[in-house]
Amino acid sequence: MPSQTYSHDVIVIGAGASGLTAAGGCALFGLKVALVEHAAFGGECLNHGCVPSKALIAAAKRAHEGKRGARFGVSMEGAKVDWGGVRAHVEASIATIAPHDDPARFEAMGCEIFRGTARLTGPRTVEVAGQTLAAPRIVLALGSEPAVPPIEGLASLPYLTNENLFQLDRLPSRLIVLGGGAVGMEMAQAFCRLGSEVTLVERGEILSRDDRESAALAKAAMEADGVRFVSGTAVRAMGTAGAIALTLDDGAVIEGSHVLVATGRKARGQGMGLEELGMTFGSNGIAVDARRRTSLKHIYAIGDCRDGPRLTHVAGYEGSNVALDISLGVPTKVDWTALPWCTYTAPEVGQVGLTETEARKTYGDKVRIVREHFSDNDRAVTEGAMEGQLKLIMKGRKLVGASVCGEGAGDMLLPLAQTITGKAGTFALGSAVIAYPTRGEISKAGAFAAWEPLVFSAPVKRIARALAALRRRFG
Ligand SMILES: Cc1cc2nc3c(=O)[nH]c(=O)nc-3n(C[C@H](O)[C@H](O)[C@H](O)COP(=O)(O)OP(=O)(O)OC[C@H]3O[C@@H](n4cnc5c(N)ncnc54)[C@H](O)[C@@H]3O)c2cc1C
Ligand SMILES: NC(=O)c1ccc[n+]([C@@H]2O[C@H](COP(=O)([O-])OP(=O)(O)OC[C@H]3O[C@@H](n4cnc5c(N)ncnc54)[C@H](O)[C@@H]3O)[C@@H](O)[C@H]2O)c1
Repeated sequence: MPSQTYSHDVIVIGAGASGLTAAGGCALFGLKVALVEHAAFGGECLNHGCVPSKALIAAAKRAHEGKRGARFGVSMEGAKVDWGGVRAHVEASIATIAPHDDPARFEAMGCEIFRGTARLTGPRTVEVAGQTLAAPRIVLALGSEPAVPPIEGLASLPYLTNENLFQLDRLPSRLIVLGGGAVGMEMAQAFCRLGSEVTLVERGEILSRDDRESAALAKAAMEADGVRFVSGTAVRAMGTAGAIALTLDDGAVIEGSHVLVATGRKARGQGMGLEELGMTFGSNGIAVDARRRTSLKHIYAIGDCRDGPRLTHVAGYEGSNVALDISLGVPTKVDWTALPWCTYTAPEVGQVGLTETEARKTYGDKVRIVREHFSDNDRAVTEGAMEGQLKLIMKGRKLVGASVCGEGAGDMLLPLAQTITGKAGTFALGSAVIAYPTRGEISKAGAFAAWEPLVFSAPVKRIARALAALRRRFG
């Protein structure tokens, strides 16, 4: 296509975490960017995902404290949950963060915004609201939607997903949560703490991508809160609004007033002209290479719509990678060596790099595990939050992964990620001077434990004894 027929340098479709980062980055580098969105700016994370769910979890934490009775000499007697107030907090959190993702901010950066549903009409042309845009590079940042399993009768029931959960007009009295991934676990505990009777149904393992010891600790804490866990696959749903019965594959029947379907995500990208262009799809999303290029190399796919990890920080990382790739021609590949994620249950379940199981598959007997317990950390003791552990997964003294379960686990991941990538070493982490009392000391102690046998080894002791002997003799 001759250059004068291009309306833009790049067209970005989707204004969620991935698309906003890609579009903003390209615009800041001076490219002429078209940004297309047919719903609310901010996408899933801001409107139906991370932000409302974390706001709900914060309200649930307060409710839980209230219910626990007197602790540390302080009683919160008479604490009450007002669902209207909880929703107001959720909405205020979204509204406070929304300016960050506001169309005006991206216009100010230099993006031209188009409202409507985009469709590819050719390898370099996009149609939106009756207009045809053309660019030599296109970025698909389309996101994903709830994957609803084929459960007989479910479609005729008013079931919940993350897309309508945060608009409920009252707290569900008996909530069935289908799926024990991050969404199911976080929401099951939050609603239980807010006062719903909650049953979580999982067909396989809860938090299946996480360390088994961490997942077991989180499950035990949730059971202590009152969440009931049931193993099985839902096969049939019956009832009406407010009275729902799910039948599992073993015949068990679970009853509730509401059902939340949290059984994973389905990547978007169907029916917008990609198949007609011959684009290749993976098992759940557009197939991409390490630079996030699709089978049509001038079209990139980033964030939830491509096959791969689905997290906001991953969406942002891929958005900035393709902005560099497109704007400066720097081939920027993704690197998952120190990919972190955290599930915000109480206790939180954080992971970075390899789990023990993955490390053993790669490194076999060379894997060494160091555990540090939160109960040995003074800050955790003074705050009465002693459940949890840090598990460092090492090959020799090189950190290859870390699993943390405990209060503030997510905030502990940064130095561990830097240590895995080699930007710091376990010795640097283990010998750092850090503020007391903080949970950072747990990571420091774990990293130092890797060096302890060497630091206090026989040769080093011999040096110390020789020095002591000299000192006794000569002063
Ligand atoms: C309940 C919940 C909680 C979560 N919590 C966390 C968390 O704590 N931490 C974390 O890291 N991740 C979390 N996630 C995951 C995170 O929300 C997603 O990984 C992230 O938002 C994906 O961003 P994205 O840009 O790929 O997609 P999206 O944010 O979905 O953006 C895609 C955009 O594209 C638009 N679009 C699609 N097709 C078209 C079209 N044809 N034309 C025009 N526009 C189009 C959509 O309207 C949408 O706005 C959570 C997810 C859920 C469901
Ligand atoms: N804190 C976070 O970072 C966070 C929070 C929420 C969501 N997310 C992201 O959002 C995405 C979606 O999360 P999710 O929890 O919906 O998906 P998921 O894939 O993590 O978990 C879905 C679970 O549902 C189970 N399941 C599927 N069908 C079932 C059936 N018929 N009966 C019983 N169980 C069934 C699966 O075995 C699986 O364990 C994930 O990619 C996750 O990374 C992240």
